[in-house]
Amino acid sequence: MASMAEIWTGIGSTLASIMFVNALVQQYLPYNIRFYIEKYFHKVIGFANPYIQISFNEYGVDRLKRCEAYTAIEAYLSSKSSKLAKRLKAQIGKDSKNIVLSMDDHEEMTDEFQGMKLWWSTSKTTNKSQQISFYPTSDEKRFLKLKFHRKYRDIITEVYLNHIIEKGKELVVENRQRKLYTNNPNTGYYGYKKSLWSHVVFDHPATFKNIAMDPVKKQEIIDDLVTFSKGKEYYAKVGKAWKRGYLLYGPPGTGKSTMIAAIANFLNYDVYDLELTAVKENSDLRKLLIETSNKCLIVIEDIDCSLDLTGQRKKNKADDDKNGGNGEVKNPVKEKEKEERKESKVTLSGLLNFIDGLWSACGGERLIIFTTNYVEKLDPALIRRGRMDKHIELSYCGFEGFKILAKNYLDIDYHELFEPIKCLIEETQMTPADVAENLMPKTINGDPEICLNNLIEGLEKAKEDARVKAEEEAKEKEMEMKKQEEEKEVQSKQDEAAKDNESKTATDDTEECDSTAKEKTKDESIHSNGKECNGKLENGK
Ligand SMILES: Nc1ncnc2c1ncn2[C@@H]1O[C@H](COP(=O)(O)OP(=O)(O)OP(=O)(O)O)[C@@H](O)[C@H]1O
Ligand SMILES: [Mg+2]
Repeated sequence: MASMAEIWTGIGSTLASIMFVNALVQQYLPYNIRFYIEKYFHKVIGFANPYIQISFNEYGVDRLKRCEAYTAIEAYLSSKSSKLAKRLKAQIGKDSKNIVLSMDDHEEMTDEFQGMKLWWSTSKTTNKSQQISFYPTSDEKRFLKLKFHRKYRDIITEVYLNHIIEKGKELVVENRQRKLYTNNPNTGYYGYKKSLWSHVVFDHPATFKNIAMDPVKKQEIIDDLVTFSKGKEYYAKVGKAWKRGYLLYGPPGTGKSTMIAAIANFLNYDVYDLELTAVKENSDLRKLLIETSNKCLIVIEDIDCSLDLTGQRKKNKADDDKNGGNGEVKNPVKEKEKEERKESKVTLSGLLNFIDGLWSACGGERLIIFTTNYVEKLDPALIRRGRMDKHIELSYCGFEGFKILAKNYLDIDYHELFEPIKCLIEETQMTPADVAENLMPKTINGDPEICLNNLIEGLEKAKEDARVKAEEEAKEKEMEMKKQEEEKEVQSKQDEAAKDNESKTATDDTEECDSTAKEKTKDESIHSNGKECNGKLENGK
C-alpha cells in the first residue's frame, strides 16, 4: 500500500503537469484554438457539473453607475454575512453610529430559501492592460457569484432573485446615509470629468412634529406626502411622471427651509439643493436632472431671486455702466461673481422644461420644491398646477404654532401665561423664528416662566412697534394725500388761470377783431366818405 508521502508526491506531480500543459497551451496555442478548447472544456464540465452559476457585476458596461441589482444583493447578503461569513469587511454605517459588515473579497457563504441551499461568493478581476489616462481609473471589477443546483433553476430565477432584490432595496433605503447635494459650478472644459453634484451627509434634525403651524394644514401636507410616496401604480395608471411640485411661500423666518428638511426626513429622501446661478445653460439643467437619484427632493430656494433672469441681465448691464463710468477700483471677487452670473443663460422656458419636460420623467419619486418670499413676483406659468401642484403658505406664528414651539423649546404643554400670550400673539405678526428665539432659554437651567415672560415682552414690543409703524404709515399716507390734494388744488388753480387767460385772450382777440373791424369800417366809411366828399368836391368843382 502506498504511503501518505507517495500519495502527496503523486498529487503534486499531477498538478505540476497540469500547470505545465496549461502554461504551454496559454503561450503557444493560437487564440482561436484556445477559444474552442475552453468552450468544449466548459461544455464537458457542464455535463458533469450539476450546478448553475449566475454572476452580478458591480458596474454595467459603461462603468458609470453601480448596478442596482449588485447594490441590493450586497445589502441583502450583508444582513446575513455577519453571522455566516468568516472574512468580513467593515464600513461606517448610517449616522456614523454603527459598523456595517459585509463579505470580504473571495469569501463564500451559504443561504437557504424554501429548503434549498445556495452559495454566494464575492470575487474580483483586475484588468492587466494599462490604459494611458490623464485621470486615475480603477481596473478592479468586482462581481457576486450565485451557485445553486440546476433542479432549482426555475424557482431561483423566478422567485428567489426577485425576493432578495426587493429585500435588499428595502435594506439599502434603511441603511443609507442620506445626502445633501449641491451643484458644482460649471468649470468648462477642465471640469468635464468632474461630478456635477457634490454632497455632504444630510443630518438635519427637523421633523413635522416640531414645525410650528396649523395642525390641520400640517396633517394635510403629511397625507399628501404619504399619498405621493405610495403612488407608483397610481401615477403609472393615470399616465403621469411620478413627481410632484411644492411651492413654499411666506415671509422670512416662517419655516420654509425647515419644512424642506422635515419633508426629507419624513420621506427618507436625499436633497439636491440646486443653485441656479451656477448653472450655465439650459442643457446643463438637463444633465443635472439626469444625475439625480430617485427618491429625492430637488430644491430651488428663493426662486424669485434666481429666476429674475431678464431683470438679472438688466441689472448687470446697469452695474457695468456704473463701474465703467466712474473709474472705481474693481473688486476681483465681485467681478468673478458677476462674470459667473453673466454667464448663466438659464431661461424661464429652460426651467419649465426642467420641471415638467420629457427629461423630468427619467427616474421617479421626485419632489421639486421652490421657496419664495414673494409669490406674487413669480411667473404664473412657473407655478401653475401640474408644475407646482401644491402651494403651501407658511405664515406668522399663531397660538397653535406657539404651543408647538413651547413644547419643543420649554417642554411644557400649558402655563398660566399662555392666556396673555394667546391674546398678544393673535394681535401681532411675529414669525415662528422670532417666537422661537424669545422662547429659547438663555441659561442652561432656564426657567420656562422667564422665557414666556421674555416672549410676552417681545410680543408687546412687536405690537408697539407695529402700532408706531402703522401710525407713521397712516401719517405718511395722510401727508401724501394732503400733498396730492394740494397738488390737485394748485393744478386746478393753474388750469383755471390758464382757462381764464385763454378766455381773456379770446375776448381780447374778439375785441381787437371788433375794434379792428370797427376801425376798418370807420376807415372804409371815411374812405368812402372821402370818396363821397371827393365826389362832391369833384361835382362841386
Ligand atoms: N414654522 C416653524 N416651526 C419651527 N421652527 C421654525 C419655524 N419657522 C422658523 N423656525 C425656526 O426659525 C429658523 C429659521 O427658519 P427657516 O430658515 O426655516 O425660515 P425660512 O422661511 O426658510 O426663511 P427665509 O425665507 O429667510 O429663507 C429655523 O432655524 C427654525 O428653528
Ligand atoms: Mg429659507
